[in-house]
Amino acid sequence: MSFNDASKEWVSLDPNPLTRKYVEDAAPESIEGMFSKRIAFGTAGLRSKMLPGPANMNDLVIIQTAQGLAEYILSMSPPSSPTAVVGYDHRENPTLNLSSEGFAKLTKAVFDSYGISTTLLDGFVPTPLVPFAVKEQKASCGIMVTVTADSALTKSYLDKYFSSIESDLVLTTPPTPHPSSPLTVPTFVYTAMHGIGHPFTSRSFSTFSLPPFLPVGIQCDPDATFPTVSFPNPEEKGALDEAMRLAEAENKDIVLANDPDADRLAVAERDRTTGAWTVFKGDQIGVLLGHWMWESFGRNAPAGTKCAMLASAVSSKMLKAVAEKEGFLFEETLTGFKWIGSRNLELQSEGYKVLFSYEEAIGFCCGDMIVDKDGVSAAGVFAQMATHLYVSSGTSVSQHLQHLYSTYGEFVSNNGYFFCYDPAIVAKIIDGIRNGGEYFKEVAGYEVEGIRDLGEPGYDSSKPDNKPTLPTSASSPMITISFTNGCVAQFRASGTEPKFKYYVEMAGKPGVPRKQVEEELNVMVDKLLETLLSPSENGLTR
Ligand SMILES: O=P(O)(O)OC[C@H]1O[C@@H](O)[C@H](O)[C@@H](O)[C@@H]1O
Repeated sequence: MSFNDASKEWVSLDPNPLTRKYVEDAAPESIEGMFSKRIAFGTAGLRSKMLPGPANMNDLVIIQTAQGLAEYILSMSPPSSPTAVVGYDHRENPTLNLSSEGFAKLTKAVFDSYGISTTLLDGFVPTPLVPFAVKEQKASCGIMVTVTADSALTKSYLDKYFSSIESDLVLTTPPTPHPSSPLTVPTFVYTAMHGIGHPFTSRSFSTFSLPPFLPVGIQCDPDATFPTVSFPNPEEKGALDEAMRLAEAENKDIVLANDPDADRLAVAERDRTTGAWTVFKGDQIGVLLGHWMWESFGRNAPAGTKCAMLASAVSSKMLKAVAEKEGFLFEETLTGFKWIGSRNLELQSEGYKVLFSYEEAIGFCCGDMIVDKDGVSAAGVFAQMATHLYVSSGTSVSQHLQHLYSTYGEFVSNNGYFFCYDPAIVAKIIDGIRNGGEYFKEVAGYEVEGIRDLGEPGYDSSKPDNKPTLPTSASSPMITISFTNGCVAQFRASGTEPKFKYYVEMAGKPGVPRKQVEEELNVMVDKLLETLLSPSENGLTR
């Protein structure tokens, strides 16, 4: 369909007078991009700007999506019983009268018209409350439109959610003070990053019987303009600055940060002697929490308990090394909790106790009370772990991490991304790495041990039939190259943003100091990126 026809059809269907007028008044060349493609379900849902057109988030896209989803649910569920839960956060574009709340209400209206009985959680809620309510209600589906909950319904789910955290994740025995422990109880600063996390993570702390944290006041309340951060993602450089400044001024040990819808968690720790900060990477938080869940709930589980942990394929393989040494099942899945959560449910139905799952993009799921990432419970578990480490072992979290490295291996990762706005360039790079199906035997002088290509038709040199076990996809391919020196390099386009991502990890050899592994890896990453991605030729920008 031509742009003209597409935009006319859009205007005839769009119920929102402001987005209709936007399209009618705009110069065609300024809005053509909004009609160039249809928004698709990526790694973690539908994600785009709140603007008109099928490529963006707006009332018409929400109505159409809800219709499609409703038809799918009806095709899957017995006709008499389908139910759904819908939650929303504080984001909005007031100029166009578009908001998370409005999208949530439209979704409910569409579902109701299909006879799907839909619970709309009142008030801003953290994303993890939606999967929790889905499980409680045995609903067919949950939808979160991604912040203070005060209505009686929402309140009852919150009460049950925090009781589940208490029964599943809170250790009842307090830490036993180390005889010569130099460290006292750690203290915390918390930021909600202008999102909805504050009341919930505060309650998580009290559920774990922890003393209250010090909140970053200016970032505590929901504010859809995110005034004090350049990008409201705790992984981005500078996002924790405000919290770290407060911790320094008030002499606190650890910064905890939720992302705005509180399903993810970032952590930084300040050395009590030097004042130097360690900002933990997602993989480091993952292995710390995974190991803690094993020590707290796995190691002494009743005889016969089959324990398991999961991580996305692009996450560190250190948790796998922990699993191999400690004797529990570890499996990897594709990126995103849609994959991790589904595998979690399958493992539960096979009789496994899934103690922990995570993805390097700071998404953590402690226990199996929900099968989705949860920054609220993860913040409580992390703070409880830190308290036990400081008090019982006399070690900081950073020191404990060094101990884990010396026990399970010096895993060093170097992950990053380039902005890449043209899908044709992504396809060209992936084709180049594939080398016409004649995969490289060496890259930039490093000998290749094996290749896994999760594009179509799929290839895995480590399998006798060369068929990968993870699902393949033509539209979101991922290539993994394992090198004989212990390095694993993975390449894929982001499923949420215009980025080409790389994830490179080196499993250090015994006796080789961590610093040396880091230096060798940095050199290798530069060479691999230059050879396989040709950044300047392909116009890739950092
Ligand atoms: O690598 P992608 O596809 O951009 O996704 C990265 C992550 O993006 C985060 O924003 C999502 O919450 C995660 O679930 C997701 O894995």
